[in-house]
Amino acid sequence: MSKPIVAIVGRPNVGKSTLFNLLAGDKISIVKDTPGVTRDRIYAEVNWLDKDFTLIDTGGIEPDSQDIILSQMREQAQIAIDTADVILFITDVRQGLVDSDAKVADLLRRSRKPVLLVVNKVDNFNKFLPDVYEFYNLGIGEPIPISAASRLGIGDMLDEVVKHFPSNAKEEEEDDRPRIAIVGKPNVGKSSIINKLLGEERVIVSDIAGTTRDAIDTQIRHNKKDYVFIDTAGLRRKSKIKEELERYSIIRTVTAVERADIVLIVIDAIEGITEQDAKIAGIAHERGKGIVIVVNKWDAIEKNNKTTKEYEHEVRRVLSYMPYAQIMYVSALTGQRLPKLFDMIDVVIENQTLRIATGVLNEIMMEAVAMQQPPSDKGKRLRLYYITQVGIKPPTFVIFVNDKELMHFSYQRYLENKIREAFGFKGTSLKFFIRERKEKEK
Ligand SMILES: Nc1nc2c(ncn2[C@@H]2O[C@H](COP(=O)(O)OP(=O)(O)OP(=O)(O)O)[C@@H](O)[C@H]2O)c(=O)[nH]1
Ligand SMILES: Nc1nc2c(ncn2[C@@H]2O[C@H](COP(=O)(O)OP(=O)(O)OP(=O)(O)O)[C@@H](O)[C@H]2O)c(=O)[nH]1
Repeated sequence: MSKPIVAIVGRPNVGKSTLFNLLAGDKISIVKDTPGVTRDRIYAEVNWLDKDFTLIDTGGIEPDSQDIILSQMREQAQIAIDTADVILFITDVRQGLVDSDAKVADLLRRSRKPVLLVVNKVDNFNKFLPDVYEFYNLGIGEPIPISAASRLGIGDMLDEVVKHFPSNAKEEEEDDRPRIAIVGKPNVGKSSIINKLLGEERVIVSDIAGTTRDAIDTQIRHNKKDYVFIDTAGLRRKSKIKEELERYSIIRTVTAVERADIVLIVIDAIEGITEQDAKIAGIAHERGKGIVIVVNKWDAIEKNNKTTKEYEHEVRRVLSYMPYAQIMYVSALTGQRLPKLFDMIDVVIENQTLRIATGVLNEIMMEAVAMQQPPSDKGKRLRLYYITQVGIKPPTFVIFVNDKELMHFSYQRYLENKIREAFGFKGTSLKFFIRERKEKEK
């Protein structure tokens, strides 16, 4: 099930970053060992009670002049409206109500998205409460007083946030159409691919069951089966600031990927793979989605019998953290190999939802252990007792061991490779949890 998205909007200096960092804790999104992947605090996974959500900071306003601030705030608000399930509109009790707050509030109100009016810097509830009431004048509901710096009112605010999450679990389960996000840098050919796949049959559905977002999803029927494509193309913002554009493109990618089962990462064959591609791919990898790397514009490059091999080598090098990803070479212009995308999507979906019986898994693990001794430290050797699959999308396993500390990354990767040798799992990452179990329980 896709996680709800909560976006933070507000004027400079009201405390957005402080709140973001507080909520994100140490769970700021960073793909480890992935050069070039974003270390900016743009999005983070947050958990409150039993609910998980993705928090987005639409932020980054340079406070040079009032005009610019207002236009950038509008921009931020629009991004939030486009992508979020719940919007946190942050104001500042010390600065009080200002004109741009009112204008942005109008924009948010018209969007009919759930908006929570948060009044920050209420470091002393008794002292500042009368000032908080002033914010009723914005006409977007009851102000929620918090202090991000002193961690006051945060729990009540989060209770309010999760109340507004769409209760779509049931509908989503009933909708078994594969959902495919097409992501990639500007101009790599995302729209062209969708248009070519659509061909004659143009069915656009804007109201996909189970989502509250008004993003346009496209349904395509192929071999009597329906697929839903989530498009991030053409939604570019006009901002002239490079960082702004990049932030927006990351937010679009995160929100599209969040809703998808499979992600098609489109790369421009003419340009070759770049760090920006790696950044985008990292988002899909982190979230454990099924992945197909689609090298587009294959028609436009000169080829000899080594070209594919060289290309694959380079893609694998830059995206070394996702060796499981499938690669396809296509042309949206000529349509070359595009129909095969559907077969590939089917295979990856199957692998994402594959369940392996516990008995078979344990046989594989024991065999692997017999072939290569587990690591040891200070005379104590890692012992592996038991493995079982606990989830799908991505396939998730729990391994019970005597001592977690002894499980090295390299040994875990060795086990993963053995599992892949046996079952394939092409196109999907695998997730492992290592748990300790007392020896005598064995
Ligand atoms: N008194 C008080 N100060 C706060 C609180 N939260 C944040 N601040 C201060 O307000 C200032 C701005 O906070 P930031 O979190 O950087 O604000 P921002 O909205 O992210 O600002 P921009 O990056 O300019 O958009 C900092 O000096 C914070 O220490 C609070 O709850 N109480
Ligand atoms: N030669 C060649 N050109 C292509 C192919 N696919 C797309 N193009 C061209 O690449 C350019 C960008 O294509 P789009 O489909 O608009 O790219 P996009 O990724 O949707 O771009 P944004 O909307 O900016 O994100 C257009 O000029 C296309 O004609 C292809 O397979 N071969």
